[in-house]
Amino acid sequence: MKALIQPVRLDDEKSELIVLDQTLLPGKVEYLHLTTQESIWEAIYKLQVRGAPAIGIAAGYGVYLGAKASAATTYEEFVADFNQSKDYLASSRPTAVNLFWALDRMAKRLETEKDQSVPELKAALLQEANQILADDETVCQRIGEYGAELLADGMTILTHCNAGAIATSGFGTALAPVYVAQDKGLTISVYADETRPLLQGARLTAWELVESGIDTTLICDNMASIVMKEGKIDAIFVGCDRVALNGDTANKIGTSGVAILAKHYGIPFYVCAPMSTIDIECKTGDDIQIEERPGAEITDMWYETPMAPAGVKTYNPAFDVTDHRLITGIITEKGILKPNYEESISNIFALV
Ligand SMILES: CSC[C@H]1O[C@H](OP(=O)(O)O)[C@H](O)[C@@H]1O
Repeated sequence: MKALIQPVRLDDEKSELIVLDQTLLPGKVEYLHLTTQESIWEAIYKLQVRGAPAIGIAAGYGVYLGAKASAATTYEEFVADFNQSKDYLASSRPTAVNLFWALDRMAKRLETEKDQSVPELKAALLQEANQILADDETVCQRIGEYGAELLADGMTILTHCNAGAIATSGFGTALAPVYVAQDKGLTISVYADETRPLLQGARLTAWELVESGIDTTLICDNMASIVMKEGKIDAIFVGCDRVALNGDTANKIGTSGVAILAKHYGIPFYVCAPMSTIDIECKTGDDIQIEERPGAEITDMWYETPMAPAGVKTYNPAFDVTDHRLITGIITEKGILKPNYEESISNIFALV
């Protein structure tokens, strides 16, 4: 399966993190060349780079670039500089666990290199950041292969937000099964929820799928019920930002509503989850912090004239939590997990 596009990569020679600016899609395919911690932080916060795995990859390279600039001459001084960059990048967005997973993975690598010189420490961090990217490519392909086992020629799926190539290393999670099925010669159609307020479904998923030649129908989020009721949807595939040990899953706002509708209409609902997005420290979804974003994303974007009266209050949670009892299966790189999720998730982590 070929990568549609690589949303995050490093130019180590120029000490630049090169990021596909997803806020400009689908109209413009442009890249940011980020050299400072501030610009990397901002790119994550503004969703110029977004999607749990892509955020993790960006964080790995971001903290490497921060450490690369260190003038430290001792391990202790270097670690202090590393931790300053790590803590700063960790403050960009709270929900996607991949951000913290990647930063912690980089810190753990540093701990194993205590006897190395500072140049060797920098080389080790670069290697680890590259490995985070490479691992995600393998993981997404495996999720695609397992997920494709659930698809048959002529099936139609619905998805919410964007958990595609540009949200990951280039292969996607929720869209990976569609890409694998396409490579196998199957015809799969997709209904994409536009996903207000930031329209990742309209701007990103529809763009990816149309670019890939997949039959795609864009709908408003409030149309998900009628397409399910009319029998148009055979299965639902979504991504995730943090999966708790019991299988409760945080994903883009609106996902839990789709899952409730799916249950009502008897449609299978799958979460595509790299193990890097499963947080076994979170016992249930109640332990997951939900990012709240500015109300202007609801009122001021996408419309020439104000779509709401000045002074109106807003509430803009960027994610919600889908109860594990609504999830038919969790598709991971180790296979398709079925309930009891606390048991099946514990098993795959014990296998690692
Ligand atoms: C494989 S991407 C996972 C997840 O991330 C997205 O959130 P955001 O666009 O805010 O970064 C969305 O919830 C995707 O499903």
